[in-house]
Amino acid sequence: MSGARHVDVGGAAPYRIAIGDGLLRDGAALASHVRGRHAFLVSDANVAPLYARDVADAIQAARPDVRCIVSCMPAGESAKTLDRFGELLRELADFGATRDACVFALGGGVVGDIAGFAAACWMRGIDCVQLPTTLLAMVDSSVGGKTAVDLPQGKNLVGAFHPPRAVFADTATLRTLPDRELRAGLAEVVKYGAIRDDAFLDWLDAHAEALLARDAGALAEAIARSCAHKAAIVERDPLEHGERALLNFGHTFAHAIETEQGYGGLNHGEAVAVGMVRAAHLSTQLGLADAADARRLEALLARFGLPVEVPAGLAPDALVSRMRLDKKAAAGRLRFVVWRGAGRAEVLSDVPDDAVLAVL
Ligand SMILES: NC(=O)c1ccc[n+]([C@@H]2O[C@H](COP(=O)([O-])OP(=O)(O)OC[C@H]3O[C@@H](n4cnc5c(N)ncnc54)[C@H](O)[C@@H]3O)[C@@H](O)[C@H]2O)c1
Ligand SMILES: O=C(O)C(=O)C[C@@H](O)[C@H](O)[C@H](O)COP(=O)(O)O
Ligand SMILES: [Zn+2]
Repeated sequence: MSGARHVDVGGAAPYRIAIGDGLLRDGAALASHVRGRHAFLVSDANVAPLYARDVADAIQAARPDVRCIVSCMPAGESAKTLDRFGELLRELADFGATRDACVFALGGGVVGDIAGFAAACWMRGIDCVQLPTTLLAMVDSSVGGKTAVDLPQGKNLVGAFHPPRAVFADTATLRTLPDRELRAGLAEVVKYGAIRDDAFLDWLDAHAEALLARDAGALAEAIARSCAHKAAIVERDPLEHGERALLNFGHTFAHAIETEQGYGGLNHGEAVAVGMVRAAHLSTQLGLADAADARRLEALLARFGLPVEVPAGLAPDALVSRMRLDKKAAAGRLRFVVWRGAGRAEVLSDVPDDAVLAVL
């Protein structure tokens, strides 16, 4: 447990992101965020058998006065539902969790989003500590306080902003992460380069093999740089009144695809890869950026083994209909995150449907 790196997220409710190997073994550090006597550890069917008992025991050993229980939910996007959210609230009630209870979200973005939402709602808001175990959760979902569940009609339609008290990204957990999920996380890493850091895209290209081979140094660097980008944005615009929308690059397309596939097709990172390439082509189509920029992004994502085409069988007009419930839409009009080339993203209103259909 040596050489942990830290990224601080400022703003009205500041917190620290710790990134390092073995952080989940530090029961005292985890337990220091429990103000009361209840620690509610949420995990999923893949992650819990690997890590939950050890984490709960570490918290318990550091704080014998705290009761720590483990709640294990089914794995995957299809479990990020209102029903499962209700189940978590009922478990909190049975546990007798008081307002000073702390929810620990141990898993990927699905666990982070739903456990964070339960923490946001239980007794109108209790503490939440994010313990991300996927690359995607380490670089994105554990940071910034967006929590949510999906509806059949659309992704993340019910949720709240509820920043965590702390984030512990234990990079040792990435050793058990399936390859497909590692690649999915790389899509959101690429996103930071695409929206605000051209040089980061070059770095990712140069370190692609090391990242895919799970080189510890390369992964820690990618996580720290990604978290620094996200922190810089969310501390200035925590509630997405402005620049935070840039973090949605590719997501209008991605969410439409995920919803249309019933949350059982592409995973979120894969859909974001497809979506970012569509957003880049849309920018070219609208005369905002060179086609070469889109080709460069596409090549990098393909190098990471990510899909770049809309899956066969999804009708373009059905996807555009799904986009009507995108949370960036306003006054009945869609808004897209487009770019003027690598590192220069912006939000654009009034994009004609024809232009969107053309890139689908
Ligand atoms: N709140 C935000 O700001 C934000 C940002 C990005 C994504 N998200 C959300 O995050 C979700 C996607 O998160 P994800 O990609 O982490 O998916 P996920 O949570 O479904 O995890 C992916 C898979 O990996 C398994 N897994 C997790 N950690 C593991 C480990 N260390 N070893 C072995 N298996 C492991 C999980 O059980 C699951 O099967 C989506 O719902 C997306 O909407 C939210
Ligand atoms: O933190 C943000 O802001 C993001 O947009 C990060 C996205 O990667 C993430 O997928 C987020 O959950 C999307 O939010 P939504 O508001 O479009 O549902
Ligand atoms: Zn995302």
